[in-house]
Parts: sequence; structure tokens; C-alpha cells
Amino acid sequence: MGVTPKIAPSMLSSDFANLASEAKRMLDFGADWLHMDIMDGHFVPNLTIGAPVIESLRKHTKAYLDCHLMVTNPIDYVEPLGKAGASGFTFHVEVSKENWQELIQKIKLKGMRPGVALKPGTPIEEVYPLINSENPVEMVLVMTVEPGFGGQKFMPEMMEKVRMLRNKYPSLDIEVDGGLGPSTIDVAASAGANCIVAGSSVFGAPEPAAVISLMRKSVLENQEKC
Ligand SMILES: O=C(CO)[C@H](O)[C@H](O)COP(=O)(O)O
Ligand SMILES: [Fe+2]
Repeated sequence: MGVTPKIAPSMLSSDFANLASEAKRMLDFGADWLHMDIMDGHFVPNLTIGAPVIESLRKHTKAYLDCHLMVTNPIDYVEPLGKAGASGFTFHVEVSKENWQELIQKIKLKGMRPGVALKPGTPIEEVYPLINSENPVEMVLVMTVEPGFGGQKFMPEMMEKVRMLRNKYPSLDIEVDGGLGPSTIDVAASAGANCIVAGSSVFGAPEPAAVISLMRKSVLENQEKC
């Protein structure tokens, strides 16, 4: 018995001018979560959305808003995102070397679920202390592209990190993000990922519901094999 599959379309690939209807469309197509990419133009060379947009979207949906913070100072975002109605708050380990304990505590105090993400060049061992902590993160996001942009090519060599995590933590939520779709889902699901972020493959599909359902099926089937 594995952890529950969560299929999370990345709203980075949506029409931002129609965010509420795009979110509703994805939920109607069977999405479990909505993945919200928050970029500050500093940690990554791209600038997207912040708390005001999350607050606006929250007025239109009760869905789990899975916020991925590609920002240099995540602690500055805890209070505004908590107030705005974010559900998950996933920060990058590369920018939280000293203050991760305080960060996790504050995220929980604001009623959000803490997660930690790592870039392709970051060794998996760097997130272990954050999982083994007394006050642990509840999800690890393994980036399968360099963060910053949608539509990039999936890096299969990141699956070793997913396998190592899954072996060590059978009930942990493990998310993969970047280049996921029908041609890469089996590799990720068989390595042990259960939270699947997909932007271009879902939004660019003629039938997004079929892509969402195929990815969920792959996670479930691969869990049965274990
Ligand atoms: O975090 C991200 C980029 O930094 C996005 O969530 C990710 O790239 C999703 O887009 P796609 O599925 O098109 O690769
Ligand atoms: Fe993301």
C-alpha cells in the first residue's frame, strides 16, 4: 500500500489572465492539487506570481494550492502566503541552510504544509536532516529540470534521488516537477514518486483529463508492484 497519488497541474502553463477558470477546468479534469510556481527573478531568472495572486485565486476555489517557492528569501513569504490561503509551502533547500527549523515552524504555525525542494545539482543527502527533524517537512520535491521555466526536458538521472528517498521513507510524499507527462510518468512512478507536477503536457494536450488519468494510473500500478 503506497502513498496517495496527487496529480498537480502546474498553473505556470495556464492562461494567467483567466486563472480562476483555468483552475476550475483542471479540477474538473480530475486534478488533485494546483501547483503554483512562485519565482522572484533572483533565485531563478524568471518572475511569476506572489501572495496577491494566490489570494485572488483562493476566492474562486477550495482546492489545495501547492506553492513551490523559487525565491531567495522564503521566510519573507510565510506570513503573506498563509494569509492569502496557500495550502502547501515548499521552499528550496539551497537557500535555507541556516534557518530551516524556524522556517518549518513558521509555515506550520500559519496553517500550511511544509515541503522542501532540491535543484538537480543538489545531493539528496541535503534534505535528510529536514525529514529526520522533530518538526519535519511533509513533502520532498525532487526537481527534474533546472527551476525557472516550464516546457523543459525531464532529467531521468534524478530518479536515483527519488529511489533513495522512497527506500528510506516509505510513507513520505515525494513530488517530481519538470518535464512530466505520458512519456516520462512510468519512470518517475516506478522510482517511487507519488505527487506529480505537470504543466505543458497537461495544458498542451487535446484531452487534459486523459493525461491526468494516465498519470494517476501509472502511480497506482507502480505502487501495486512494490
Ligand atoms: O517548477 C517549475 C519550473 O521551475 C514548473 O512547475 C515545471 O517546470 C512544470 O512545467 P513542465 O511540466 O512544463 O515542465
Ligand atoms: Fe514547480
